[in-house]
Amino acid sequence: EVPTPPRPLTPPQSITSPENAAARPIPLEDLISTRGMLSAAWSADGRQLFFATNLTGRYNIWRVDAAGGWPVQLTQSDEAQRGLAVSPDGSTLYFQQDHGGDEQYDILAVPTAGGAVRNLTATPEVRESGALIAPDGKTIAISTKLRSQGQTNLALLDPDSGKVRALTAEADPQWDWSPVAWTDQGRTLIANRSFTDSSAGEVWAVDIASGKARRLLGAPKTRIEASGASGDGTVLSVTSNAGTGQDHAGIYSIKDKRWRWLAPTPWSQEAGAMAPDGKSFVVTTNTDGRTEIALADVATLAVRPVPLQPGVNAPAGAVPFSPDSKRLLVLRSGANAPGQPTVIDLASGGVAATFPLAVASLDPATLPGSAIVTYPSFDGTRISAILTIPFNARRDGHNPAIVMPHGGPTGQALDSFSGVVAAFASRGYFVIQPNPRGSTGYGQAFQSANYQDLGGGDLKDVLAAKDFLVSSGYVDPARVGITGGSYGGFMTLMAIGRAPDAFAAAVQMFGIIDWRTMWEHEDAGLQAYQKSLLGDPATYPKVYDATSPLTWLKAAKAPLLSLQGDNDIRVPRGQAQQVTDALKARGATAEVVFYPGEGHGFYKRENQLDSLRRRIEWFDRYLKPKAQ
Ligand SMILES: CSCC[C@H](NC=O)C(=O)N[C@@H](Cc1ccccc1)C(=O)O
Repeated sequence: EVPTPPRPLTPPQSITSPENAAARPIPLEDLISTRGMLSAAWSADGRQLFFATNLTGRYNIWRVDAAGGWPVQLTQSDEAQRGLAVSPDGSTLYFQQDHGGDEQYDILAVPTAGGAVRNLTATPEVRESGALIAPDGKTIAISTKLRSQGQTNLALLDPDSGKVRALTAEADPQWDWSPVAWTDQGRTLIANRSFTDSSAGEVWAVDIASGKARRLLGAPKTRIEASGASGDGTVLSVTSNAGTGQDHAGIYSIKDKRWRWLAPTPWSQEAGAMAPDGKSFVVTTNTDGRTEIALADVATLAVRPVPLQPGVNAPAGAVPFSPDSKRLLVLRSGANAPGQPTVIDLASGGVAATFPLAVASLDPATLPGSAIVTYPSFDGTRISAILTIPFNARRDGHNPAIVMPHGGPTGQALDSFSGVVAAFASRGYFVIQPNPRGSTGYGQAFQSANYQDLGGGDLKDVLAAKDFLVSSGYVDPARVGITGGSYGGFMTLMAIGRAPDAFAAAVQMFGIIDWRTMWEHEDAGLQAYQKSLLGDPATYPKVYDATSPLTWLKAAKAPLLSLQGDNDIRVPRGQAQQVTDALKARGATAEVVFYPGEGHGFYKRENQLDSLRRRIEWFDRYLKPKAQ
């Protein structure tokens, strides 16, 4: 049994479908027209907010009065825009943008008052991201990654000339640098150096004049990550899994080399940004897939919760504090509450403004709710899952269900709003999103428990999710489908190959069929990540065979739909073609749809709608009884 935070098992019979006379299938158009948000930033005077949101069906940048009001569009592009940062004088907004989802980001600039967009980098072979502007506004710290290399480095970008000066020269493709905070009036840059699978990390201080980097914090196989610094550079807000294997938040004083930790919790606790006045920092606690925000006082470490409805509440943007440190921008969401940027007045804890992104028909009263459930897996390990329960279901063992494994594998299903889940659950499907071994949020031992065993123990944890659903008395074991994206697509493929009788239909989105062809064609950064999960292909050929769905697919029976972006650099399009060809050659039912101008995930509204419609039609066809 792999140790995880203590929590009770959920009796499957305790699951209950509520009655609701107003329940109805939520129109897919309403779900897809409900906007998302990729990034946010405060204006320099704290009077306005900038959001990267898809009001038009494209993720562009909008400016809105921070007290509320009608937004004004600042940029117009077919490409998704994110990573917003405002210059200290308030005149310029910097952001990042790629080309059709290829993740080769450039840094661009637009006047905050409106005007022409300038591409500062325009480098197809280099990814520039994570702009962090120096206090004088004359330099921008960025992360840079060559297309041909796995590692990410630190660099300085001159916003006027577009010239880039390298700050680090990382030699190991499994390590990535990212800027965290400017200190000492811009003389020092605090930066993180993180291992690709987030199992280890160090904090460094880089002297800008000399380029010399000094390691402040680090220990073997330990994750230590800074998230903010006081302006004078004396204290850092830090997250570490040192000692406990579980992330916990604290303060590190650089001068006296002294740690101070917040009260321990069995759950993952993460330090966030420090307020501009240096007096407090954000702390997010992730309790079994639900997140709460609190403010921690730097002097006393007293923690004050930010009062929000339970669900997934997260600080929004790299700097969620208003410049006067008096307000906090958060993104609040829950299974039946679509994501909503909300400004919190920190003195009163009250809501100062909200910015509804959802179509009004998405009424929490008629959106299916969720429960966090915990069940035992094959070896007794406790596995948690987000279960979304349709209204008005009868406990007669006839209902359809969908198992939805998440991506990563170092990721976690959270109890936030998902248009895809709401679409299925409002159409009568029980939807379960398990957090199998390998997921984040349950401690390092659990996160590492699928090393060189991808699609082994973690797949058994996913199969146990189906057993849990069936034991509730609601679900027909012959009417269960499986669908997921990326590593969730990999799990989908592994499931239909290794457990051919478990699922009656499958939809995999940009999933992995063969770790060897992945190695040959994926981006070098993802190659480094793959190595952290499986080791090197030349050294571990048997591991590569055993963990590739291609090895198991001969047994697959479930009809399979594959959906794939043309420009995906993580899971290249060849994977979807390979699985479809392999199944078709055996006479099995397999279809594939490719989306041009999309990468690892679908960002254009028409593709989001098309892919959701196809997923629903596929499962309705194979899992729901034919009309008589
Ligand atoms: C190097 S960043 C981490 C990779 C990221 N995982 C997030 O938790 C990711 O993109 N994973 C893919 C699947 C994948 C795994 C290994 C190699 C290539 C792709 C995903 O699930 O999104």
